[in-house]
Amino acid sequence: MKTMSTVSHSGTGVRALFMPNGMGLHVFRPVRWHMLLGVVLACVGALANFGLLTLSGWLLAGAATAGLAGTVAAQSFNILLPATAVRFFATVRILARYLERVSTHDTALRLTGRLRSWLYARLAPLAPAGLVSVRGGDVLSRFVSDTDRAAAWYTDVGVPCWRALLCGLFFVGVFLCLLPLAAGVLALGLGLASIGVWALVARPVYGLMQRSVESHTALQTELADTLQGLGEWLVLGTMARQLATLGASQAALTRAHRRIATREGLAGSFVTLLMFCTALAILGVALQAFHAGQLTGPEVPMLVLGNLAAFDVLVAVPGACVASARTQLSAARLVACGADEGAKAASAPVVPVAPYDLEIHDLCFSYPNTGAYVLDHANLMVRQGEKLGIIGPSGAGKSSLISLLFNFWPVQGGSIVFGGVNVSATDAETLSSLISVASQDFHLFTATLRDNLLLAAPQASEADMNEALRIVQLTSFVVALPEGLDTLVGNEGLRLSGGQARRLSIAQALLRRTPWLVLDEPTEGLDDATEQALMKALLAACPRTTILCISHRKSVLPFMDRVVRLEGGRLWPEGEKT
Ligand SMILES: Nc1ncnc2c1ncn2[C@@H]1O[C@H](COP(=O)(O)OP(=O)(O)OP(=O)(O)O)[C@@H](O)[C@H]1O
Repeated sequence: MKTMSTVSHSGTGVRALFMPNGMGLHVFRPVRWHMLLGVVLACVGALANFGLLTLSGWLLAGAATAGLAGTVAAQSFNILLPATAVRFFATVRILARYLERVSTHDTALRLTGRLRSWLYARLAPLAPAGLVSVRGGDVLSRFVSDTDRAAAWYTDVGVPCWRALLCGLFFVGVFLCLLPLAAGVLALGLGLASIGVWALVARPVYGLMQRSVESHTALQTELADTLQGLGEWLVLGTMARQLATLGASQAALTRAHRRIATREGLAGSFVTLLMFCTALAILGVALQAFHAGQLTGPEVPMLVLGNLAAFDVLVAVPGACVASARTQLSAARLVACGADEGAKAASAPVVPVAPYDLEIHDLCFSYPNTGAYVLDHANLMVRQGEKLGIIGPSGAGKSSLISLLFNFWPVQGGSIVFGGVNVSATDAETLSSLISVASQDFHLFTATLRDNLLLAAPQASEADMNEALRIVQLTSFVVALPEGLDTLVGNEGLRLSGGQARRLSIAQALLRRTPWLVLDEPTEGLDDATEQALMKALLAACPRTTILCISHRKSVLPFMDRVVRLEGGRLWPEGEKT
């Protein structure tokens, strides 16, 4: 059985700065040209900045030198061309930076969308067996935060690192043309800064980030649990303890963030320090070259300012290293949600055919890691159109039997054949188009009565909905509501009584008009008169539908053609001894 596994330590490396570990390239391939455009724009912005600073330095120094040399020299100094070039670079820098922001954020949003679809495709086949041991908050955290962080790899890691590498090489090349020694100093400065950033941030931050992501997930999970069970925490008087747990997760998260920020700040300061040291060294070698006649006066400030522009592309790298660690961890958490898409795609579901008879043969089943068999060589035959009651003590396995009908869990022995097809050869989607279930743990969405009904059967007309409500004895209740079907049911149906909510879930199942209808405790919480009226109306409305009715209430059973009892892992005709 596939499950959502925990994350293994994937480590970090230089490669991680240029592509996220473990994520299938197919996630990124469709947006590769958008990604490339962002990198190109980022490089254009950095080059324009370099051009602007170097040319400004040259222009100012050139104009000053010409001014000092006298009127003739000042008049012969051509200021128009370099001034136009300065304006050109300034405009290009503004435009490139603006377009880079728009383009990279657009690409990041596209990536987030693709990652969420990709994750959903991996998570959906896991439900419910593979997700049973996973807390809802953890799934939410992977779905929202981890996809966001993994997509931010492009804007926060990929673009700055590629820009630093490509532009860094280009700047050294330009310096090489002007003064090889200055190029050596610049290359040394950039190299030392990169190594320093690597040592100060890239390596140590991974462990800190791991703690931060764990604390963040713990906080999100605790928060989801707190909100879901708010009523219970209050009633049980354990709210203070729960709040203390939340506080501890928040404190751990803050601690981890503070340490990461300290490292990042330290690396940023180191880059700035090296930038000034390299600037001084370049000034020294440039002045020497000037005295030796290898450089003109205006070229000296040009090199110094060029050094500042060159280091500008490194300033974002400490942040990129932090983001890289964050991204790698999130990518690993996403990859850990591992359903085998290939295996699913390879075997297309077989579709059951009419008559939709059910044959359960020697079925053996136990939940993973429990050891105890819920079903032990159980047998059952149900013909299409039959009305079958299933009774049995609490915990006997009645609801489990319904889950197995949908192939939600792997069985240890025997078979379930529906419509001539072993359910393991088909999938839950195909089966649910033939079988509607009104289960005990149904979920009503925070929407109107109408929305909840249409969710089950989008094609249902107003008349269909009214008919379904009539069968489940909810007409008078809905008619009395000022907003009728457009009344909000509240969070998880809280504005409905337990019996009303259960009947609404039966109405949903009825609207789907499937050949099979499975009702798990359909009349629980109803008074006798309503129960009888509902069962009568239901049978009258569904003469040809197969109905499987699980119930503890004896009053429901006379409506069934026959009744079986689930006990000791087997199904017995009612009346026989186990
Ligand atoms: N996800 C699960 N993991 C492990 N054990 C489970 C799981 N779900 C149910 N069980 C166990 O399987 C057994 C059968 O549970 P099931 O819900 O099918 O019983 P039931 O007959 O429907 O009970 P009830 O009438 O109270 O609804 C129980 O002992 C239950 O504790």
